[in-house]
Amino acid sequence: MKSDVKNVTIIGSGAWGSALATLVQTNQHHVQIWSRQSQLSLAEMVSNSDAIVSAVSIKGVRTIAEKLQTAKLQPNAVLVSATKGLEPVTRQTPSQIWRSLIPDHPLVVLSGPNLSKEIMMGQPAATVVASTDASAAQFIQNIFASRNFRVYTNSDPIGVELGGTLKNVIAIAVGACDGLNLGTNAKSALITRSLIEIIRVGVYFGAQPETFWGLSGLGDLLATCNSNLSRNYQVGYAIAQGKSLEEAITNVQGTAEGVNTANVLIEISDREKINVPVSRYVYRLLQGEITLQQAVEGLMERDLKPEN
Ligand SMILES: NC(=O)c1ccc[n+]([C@@H]2O[C@H](COP(=O)([O-])OP(=O)(O)OC[C@H]3O[C@@H](n4cnc5c(N)ncnc54)[C@H](OP(=O)(O)O)[C@@H]3O)[C@@H](O)[C@H]2O)c1
Ligand SMILES: O=P(O)(O)OC[C@H](O)CO
Repeated sequence: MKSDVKNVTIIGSGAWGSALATLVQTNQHHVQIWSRQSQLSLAEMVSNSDAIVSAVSIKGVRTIAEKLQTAKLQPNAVLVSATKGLEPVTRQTPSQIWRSLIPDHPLVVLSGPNLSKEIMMGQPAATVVASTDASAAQFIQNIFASRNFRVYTNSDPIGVELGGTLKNVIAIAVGACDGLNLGTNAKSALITRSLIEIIRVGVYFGAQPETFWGLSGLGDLLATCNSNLSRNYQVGYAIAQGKSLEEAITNVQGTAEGVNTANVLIEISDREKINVPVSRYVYRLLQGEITLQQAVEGLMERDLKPEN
């Protein structure tokens, strides 16, 4: 084995965990995937890992982090969070959960416009690895970067994480907009105005506004709102086709985090008085409080105001 070969454990054998494992393998690192079906315990699997990448959906993050809390890790092992979601009840982001449970290891957030099916097909893509520990971010950059996967570092992990998380709610709105054939002007307005509300929430969490203009913000918003590979977009599109939320979720392959994120986001924005009109209409639609037609009318008929 070459001396620069790293041992990487990916936690989660879903679509994203599998794609990330393929990227690590491309660079000839030693990679293993842990899932809840694995024979080895998580503690056994991570004992020799230089990097531990969590790619589970938000509902699994705390359980996994608690398992790792009691495991013996390599002293310099770097944790990577690749989940895009918000935890109900605590309203924490995945990196906040990791930081609170395992404070002694460097933590990197990996997020960007990364539809896993395209990555699995070897199509070019870019992503961001963000940490307050620059050397940890560079370490993870080198593990993942390859000819088809360009990796940028960033020092605003919460901003990078929230760009990926909050765009899922907007992708539901845009999927519905496309499902209703409302046109390119409507879609463009929806995406652009949504970015403003994502930034408002980001600033509340302590993120830097400019982070949202980058790959993990605008970049991921554009990818997710323009692709029917996105599960969140598919949910919105299906609702516009007359499907119930339950039917829409059942027909999607894998996790559409935006449904849960909308609930948590509205709790936060109610409490903190953050104006998030598009996300609020998505929430009300998913709750069955309004029809899609009422959501469109409601968004268009709000009080007139300056753009900024
Ligand atoms: N797919 C993408 O294109 C993509 C890209 C970037 C980010 N993401 C994000 O990555 C996360 C996973 O997405 P995915 O596409 O891989 O979803 P997925 O295909 O539906 O897989 C779900 C993953 O979450 C894990 N999981 C679910 N419930 C769990 C629980 N209660 N305890 C522990 N683990 C649990 C599963 O673990 P097991 O393997 O043990 O079953 C599986 O690895 C999401 O936050 C998503 O937003 C996805
Ligand atoms: O399939 P989605 O909607 O979860 O989106 C996947 C990724 O987050 C796109 O970057």
